[in-house]
Amino acid sequence: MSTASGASSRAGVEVDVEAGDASTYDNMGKTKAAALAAASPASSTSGSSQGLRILMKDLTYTVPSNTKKGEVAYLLRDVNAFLEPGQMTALMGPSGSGKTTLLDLLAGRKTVGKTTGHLSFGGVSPTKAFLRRYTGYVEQFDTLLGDLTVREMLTYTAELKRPTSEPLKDKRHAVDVLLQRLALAPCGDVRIGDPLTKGISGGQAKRTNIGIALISNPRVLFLDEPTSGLDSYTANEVMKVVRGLTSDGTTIAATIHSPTAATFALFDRVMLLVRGHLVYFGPQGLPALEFAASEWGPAAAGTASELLALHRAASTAAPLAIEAAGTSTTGAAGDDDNKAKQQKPAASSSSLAALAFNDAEVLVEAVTEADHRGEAAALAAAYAKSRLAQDNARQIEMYIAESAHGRGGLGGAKSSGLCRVATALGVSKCNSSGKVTGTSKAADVELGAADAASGGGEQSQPQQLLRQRTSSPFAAAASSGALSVSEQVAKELATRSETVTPWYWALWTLLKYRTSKNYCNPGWLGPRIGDKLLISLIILTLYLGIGDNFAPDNLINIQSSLFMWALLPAFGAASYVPAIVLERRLFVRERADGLYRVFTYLAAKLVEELILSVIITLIFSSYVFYGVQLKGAWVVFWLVYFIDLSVGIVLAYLVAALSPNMDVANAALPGFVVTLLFFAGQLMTVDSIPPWWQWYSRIDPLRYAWGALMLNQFEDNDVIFAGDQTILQYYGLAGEDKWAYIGYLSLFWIVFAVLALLALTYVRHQKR
Ligand SMILES: Nc1ncnc2c1ncn2[C@@H]1O[C@H](COP(=O)(O)OP(=O)(O)OP(=O)(O)O)[C@@H](O)[C@H]1O
Repeated sequence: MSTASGASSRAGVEVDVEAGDASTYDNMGKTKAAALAAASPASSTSGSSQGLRILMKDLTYTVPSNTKKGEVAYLLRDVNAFLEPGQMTALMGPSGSGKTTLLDLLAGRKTVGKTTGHLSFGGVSPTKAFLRRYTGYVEQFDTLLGDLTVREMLTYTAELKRPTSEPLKDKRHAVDVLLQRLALAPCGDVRIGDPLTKGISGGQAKRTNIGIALISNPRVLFLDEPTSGLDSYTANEVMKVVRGLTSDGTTIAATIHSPTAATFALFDRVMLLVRGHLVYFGPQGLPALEFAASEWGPAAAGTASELLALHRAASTAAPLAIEAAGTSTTGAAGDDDNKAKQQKPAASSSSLAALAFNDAEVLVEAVTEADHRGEAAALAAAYAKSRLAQDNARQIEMYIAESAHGRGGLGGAKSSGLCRVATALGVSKCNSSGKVTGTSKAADVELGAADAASGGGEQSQPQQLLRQRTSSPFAAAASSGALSVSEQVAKELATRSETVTPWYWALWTLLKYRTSKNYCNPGWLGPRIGDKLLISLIILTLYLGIGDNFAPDNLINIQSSLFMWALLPAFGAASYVPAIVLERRLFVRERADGLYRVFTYLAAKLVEELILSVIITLIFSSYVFYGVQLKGAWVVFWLVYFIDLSVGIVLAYLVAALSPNMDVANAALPGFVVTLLFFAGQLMTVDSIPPWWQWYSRIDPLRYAWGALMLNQFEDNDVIFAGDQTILQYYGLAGEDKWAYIGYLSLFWIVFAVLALLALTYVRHQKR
């Protein structure tokens, strides 16, 4: 295990504060860079990634206000920032400041609202397909499959998110590496569980979610509160794993509330938001505090100034602290602040105070207090006027110009796109004709950018520090990045396919991991089999042996037994609703991650249900048909039951997809089924239904299911039933064709399945 980055970087901070000039920032940069390098695991899960520069210029996001009718609420205002490949940026601010909103916007996960301004990935406006396939997003809440073990969950995701050409054993190896890195190996084979059946712990679930995002080795990684619910040691360990990805150039942005000092030290930059305003974008740590104290104005910077003074006072014992901290640099990588303190009994209380100083807390506290005083806009204005903001703005302009340059004056569209992407990535150079001529270090690009921006003149201190810190781990990766890597990126940016794997692969994977578990799960099987078993046994025993008795007083019994048989699947459809409603969060997340298409998901669900339905309908229809001694063909009796059940399943999916929650679905489905009873032709004959309701009778699937069963039973035994009418005449079925009825019934399956597909695709219950 490597060095305790938090402790050693604290020492570096103290020296810088004491010295208080530009070189101290450089020292700090070096110290921190060394700590980061030490803290970073060697590489990502497999192979090398290549990050993309994300540019935001005047990025503004509005939604219809839920407090003032008819007005819009500005959730983000004129955000100007950039996320560099190989760097980790913290999105911070008080609760409700817009951190998650910004993360969602960058990751293309906003479903409502209006966005204006510039947002590009690698110089290109990102498509949904690109964001799904090549970025990772760790949500705040857990979206896991409770029946799978941690290892299975990661392998399942690997099979859906990594190329099909990669052998399964390599995917398994990548999963093993991740399990080790995320300290999940001890619980790798533990079932994840759900709120009712305890499985892994909350912290393990959080790490599994992070593993899911990491398994595809994404170019860009977004994390929403990745450390919430974790103890400080685990939080730091997890963030070190995440930090390790920057060595491959991955671009990382994470919202984070209250990181420990050690965790905060792992970040390169901070974006501080208050009420949707950007109030600071620059290096993390002391430079941010110095900025706050000097630029936010006396009132707004009150907290920061006070705490900065406190920090300076605490730093008077800096040399002692450094000495003490130096002894800890050989400690374990996971040492948190407490451990660091325990290892320094000789340090004075003031040096301990300095070591415990948490820049992140101070910053957030300062802006929260300012926000409470109603000074959010004042902070934003102060930042906008600052040298740092102007440096940042120039840098953004320069990056945008670089992208445009890459696009201009090129011979062919392909080389144009390639050059544009390669330039924007900061890994390649283009000649005047727009051809990619070679590779350059990201650091070179950034230094060049800064020089160009300032005309080679002076820069703000935070900007200078950034030059020191510029993606050193990534620079190595970038310098070795061949042209082919950029070609690959250009291809990815142009992708139109929203999934990595083809539909048949995804279908097979869903069946392999999910269906195999469901088929062994009594909680899943019970509701699907139990009601049909019970009612089929009741029909069997209640109508035992009456099916071949065509005496007038028995005909009513036969037709009602057939009606109940046709009705059973419609009521039983309720058991298929939870499969869609309760899984919605997981489905939305997996879709947003580009794991499969809606069609594939629905197809997998249907295959899973239909295989089981074939088996149970064969069994139940056999003993009912022969036990009741019905007439006609058994195969028709079974086929009608099977198709009827299948219609019930897709109807349940449609209702579930349209319902925002279980309560609505539970009310809607039985309500709809009851309306079908009235118009099926059994409670009231079809001829008696008033003309204004005839249309509904024609689109009632029950009418065709029961009609086909009646025709099968009576077409060769159409005996007198009422007056001089035969039973088929009485019910308006004389002369009808049972196969046509089976065909109509099948049409309902097709219509409901298509409507369910459309509803799953376009009806959004999760608005964000
Ligand atoms: N329709 C709306 N009208 C007005 N305000 C809204 C609307 N939708 C969201 N908001 C506000 O936008 C803000 C942004 O929320 P967001 O979840 O991005 O904040 P956050 O910084 O991530 O908070 P937390 O740290 O608590 O997760 C919140 O203050 C929320 O109340």
